[in-house]
Amino acid sequence: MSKSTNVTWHETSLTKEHRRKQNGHESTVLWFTGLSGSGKSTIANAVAKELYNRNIRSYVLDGDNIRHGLNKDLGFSEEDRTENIRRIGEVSKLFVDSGQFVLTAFISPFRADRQIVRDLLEEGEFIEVYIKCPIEECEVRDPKGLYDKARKGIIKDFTGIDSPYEEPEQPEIILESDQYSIEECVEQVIGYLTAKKAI
Ligand SMILES: Nc1ncnc2c1ncn2[C@@H]1O[C@H](COP(=O)(O)OS(=O)(=O)O)[C@@H](OP(=O)(O)O)[C@H]1O
Ligand SMILES: Nc1ncnc2c1ncn2[C@@H]1O[C@H](COP(=O)(O)OP(=O)(O)O)[C@@H](O)[C@H]1O
Repeated sequence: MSKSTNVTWHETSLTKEHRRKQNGHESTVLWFTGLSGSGKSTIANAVAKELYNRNIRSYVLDGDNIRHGLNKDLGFSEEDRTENIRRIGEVSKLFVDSGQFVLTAFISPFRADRQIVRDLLEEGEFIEVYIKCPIEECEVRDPKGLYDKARKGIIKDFTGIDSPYEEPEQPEIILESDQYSIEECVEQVIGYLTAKKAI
């Protein structure tokens, strides 16, 4: 039984629609997923900057601000990754409710975990952005030196080496970060949001 069985949901008089109207734009999750080094953080932050320049409210959640705080009790076992994504999904839903775009940059390697987040949200509110980049290219980039450590066995359960990554089957957006520049990837995301009349 859930520990919150006796907790009552508090209805608020101000709704998501009020907040969206005040902001003058929609609110959705842009869920970036991909291997370490594929470019999730770089592209998510570049998209957020472009949104800011257009006076659109957004916030980036990534490992640095979540795994050092809210999720600092979690490691990289399958169970912990699932809990990591579950909590980030719940936080993302709050951001959508607040009328803002939220850009999440987590490996989120398991399809089922990403589906749980999609199911938490309403139709159209979960935009899965797959940063598709061959592991060979991620290994060359190795911005944090982690692939090198994983190959040497210093880090265990590293995604793509000795822990799986399940590719999205029908992501809303695919960004091939080994084929297109950061700017071109940003344009692709902004183009999608514009076409959907979200901005
Ligand atoms: N074992 C292992 N596997 C994968 N990644 C590892 C691991 N250990 C540490 N790191 C660093 O943690 C970042 C991934 O954290 P995430 O919260 O995105 O992972 S997950 O979604 O829960 O799988 C990841 O950051 P990114 O490079 O930004 O993806 C790594 O820097
Ligand atoms: N087209 C591109 N898109 C994103 N990152 C790129 C691209 N080309 C090169 N890079 C580089 O690849 C690295 C990606 O690192 P990062 O954004 O931290 O990835 P992740 O968050 O997926 O681990 C950065 O050093 C970035 O400058």
